[in-house]
Amino acid sequence: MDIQFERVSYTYQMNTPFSFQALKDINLNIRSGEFVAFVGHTGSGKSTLLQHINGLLTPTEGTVKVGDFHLSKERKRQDLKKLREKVGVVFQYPEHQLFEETVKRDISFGLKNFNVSAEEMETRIMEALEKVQLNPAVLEQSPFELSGGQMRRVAIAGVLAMKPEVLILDEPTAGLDPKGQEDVMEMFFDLHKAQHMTTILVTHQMDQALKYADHIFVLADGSLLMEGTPEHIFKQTDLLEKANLDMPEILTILHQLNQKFGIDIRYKGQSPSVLAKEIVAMLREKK
Ligand SMILES: Nc1ncnc2c1ncn2[C@@H]1O[C@H](COP(=O)(O)OP(=O)(O)OP(=O)(O)O)[C@@H](O)[C@H]1O
Repeated sequence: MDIQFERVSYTYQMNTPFSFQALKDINLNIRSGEFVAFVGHTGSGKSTLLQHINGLLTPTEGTVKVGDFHLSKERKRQDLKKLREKVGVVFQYPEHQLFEETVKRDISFGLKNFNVSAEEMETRIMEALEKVQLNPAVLEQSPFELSGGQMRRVAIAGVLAMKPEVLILDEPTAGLDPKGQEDVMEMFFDLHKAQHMTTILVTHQMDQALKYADHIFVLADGSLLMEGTPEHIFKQTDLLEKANLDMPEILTILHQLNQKFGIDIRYKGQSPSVLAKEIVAMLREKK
């Protein structure tokens, strides 16, 4: 399913003294099967934008097209169940949404809203468990007996069990240690490769965007500041500055990359575009 935003704006609490325009005239395209990343400083509108893709929010201006679904203020009242079945969202700290007595019941919770036979349900649960690399022995355990990392995998399994065509990941590695972050990102990347699932990652970590995404969108104050391949984004350092990613931050990223991926690029006064090329080449090699 291709995704298009056509002149999309969104204002919270429209027509009240508290109204706030969180998205401003956004135009973008995400092609079916792509891995894209949204980066931007806090409050730039990333979460607001994501919530338009599964119809949690409807644009106050413009149209969001997700496959055959067209969402606009003129078409507010439509059945979004089919859309939500196709667009899975892993929210921030998804483990906070676990509440059932057993892992199995938690994974199957979302499926119960969709007409899935008991047999199909079992198959989907086992497949989802395998995708998140959890042992079937956990199925009858309470999710609250598991580690934080395992709980997150259970929550993710619940989303994958729906077999979404589009997977939205809102800061999926928040709060995990560096090893846990890498494991989770590699898991999503493998799933993306194996199933050609459109994957939309929201992250504060530019290194993740650079490593995994085919295409990066940079948001600033509700507007799309720039977009392009990782190579392209890294060359636009003047624009990156506006997105609060300036040279010191690029150097911080470099440091993180050195530490996390053993990428050894030293800053020796090379220009940002040379630096960018070196970083991207190294990341590609590792991928
Ligand atoms: N319910 C709401 N009512 C009014 N304003 C809101 C509401 N939700 C978000 N906002 C505002 O909209 C802007 C964009 O918020 P959003 O959560 O989309 O940003 P974000 O880029 O996802 O931030 P973060 O990285 O911190 O999650 C922010 O200024 C925020 O304060």
